[in-house]
Amino acid sequence: MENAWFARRTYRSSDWTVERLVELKRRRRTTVSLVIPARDESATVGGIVARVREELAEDAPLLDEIVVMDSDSVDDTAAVARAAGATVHRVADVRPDLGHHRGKGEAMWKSQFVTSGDIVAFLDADLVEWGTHFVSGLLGPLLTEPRVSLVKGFYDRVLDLPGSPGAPEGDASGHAASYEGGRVTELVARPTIALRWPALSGVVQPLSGEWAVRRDLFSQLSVPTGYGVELAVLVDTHLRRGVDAVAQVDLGRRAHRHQSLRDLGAMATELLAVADRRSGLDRGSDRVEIQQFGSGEGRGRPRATAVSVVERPPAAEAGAGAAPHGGVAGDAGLRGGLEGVANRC
Ligand SMILES: O=c1ccn([C@@H]2O[C@H](COP(=O)(O)OP(=O)(O)O[C@H]3O[C@H](CO)[C@@H](O)[C@H](O)[C@H]3O)[C@@H](O)[C@H]2O)c(=O)[nH]1
Ligand SMILES: O=C(O)[C@H](O)COP(=O)(O)O
Repeated sequence: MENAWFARRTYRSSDWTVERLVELKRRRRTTVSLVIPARDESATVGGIVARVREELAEDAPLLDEIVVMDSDSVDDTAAVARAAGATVHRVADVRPDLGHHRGKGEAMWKSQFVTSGDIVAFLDADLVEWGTHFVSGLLGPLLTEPRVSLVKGFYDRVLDLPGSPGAPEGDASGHAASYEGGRVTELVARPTIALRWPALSGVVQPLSGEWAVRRDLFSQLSVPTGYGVELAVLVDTHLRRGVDAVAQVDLGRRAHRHQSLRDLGAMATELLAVADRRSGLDRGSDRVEIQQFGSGEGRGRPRATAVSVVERPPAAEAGAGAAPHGGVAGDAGLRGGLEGVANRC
């Protein structure tokens, strides 16, 4: 069945040049913050920050700040990101009065208190195949369509695990990757959307970590502290502003570091908790215990994993600091970001 939303709201990153985006941004007096949540990403975060800084802040003034949210890293993520030109905040140090939770969603939620752009764009820190159009490409619909509030990136998802099937191409060593990536997307997110919110079934990558949102919307949303953040923001945007508030942009092909199947089981649990809550099925608990089982020597041995399904209330309700151009955001946000970029020029 043809999806009318898909036809109306699907774009390609090549629909806008960076120069055109800079002009649109200037005319609309819009500011843009890039936020990169990162936990133990010292291997990749430096290269990612350096490239976006060079191409989207120095060569073209598209980003007003580049902020890395250091999410309880135990490696050199913060130092590497700072050296590459980002403003770095330790998530636990941002608004300590609000407490601290572990997780990606917590890093994104707290980023609202230390940034000030009218548009907030997110980029994962573990990318190994990507381009700066993963950021610039998200901005076109937001700068041209007033009704659009959330833009999701989509791409072919590479699964680069030993022995993965259906290889589209191999490297010189004979090692081959396939387009079978996005296992939680295919097995949990897409079926859940089809069952509960079919209006969103034209979204190609509902869990993509590359997305951009208007601050005035994001600050009104509850935000799961873990991996449920993408599904929650997508569904809540649809429920609050209608499906045409969502757009998507083709970004080509993406490869990232994969998590183990058992870790993805925890992620899947977080997504199902998000879906339950938005379907009136809240269990009233912020913790779910899943049983997973060993294999080989440990076959059948149960291992309980506690999965946190905490959600943060809308940042707009969190008091001083949530305002886009005041409090903590004004002090450590835009200005800090520009200094971070300028210091390296
Ligand atoms: O506690 C955490 C965990 C992860 N991250 C960062 O979040 C990004 C994505 O995390 P990752 O573990 O690589 O997630 P994926 O397995 O890639 O999960 C996919 O699916 C998730 C669930 O929707 C999305 O949040 C991800 O962006 C998307 O890439 C990376 O920069 C991480 O460093 C944090 O900041 N804090
Ligand atoms: O988006 C997803 O479905 C998860 O991040 C898993 O992705 P992967 O199967 O490519 O590791």
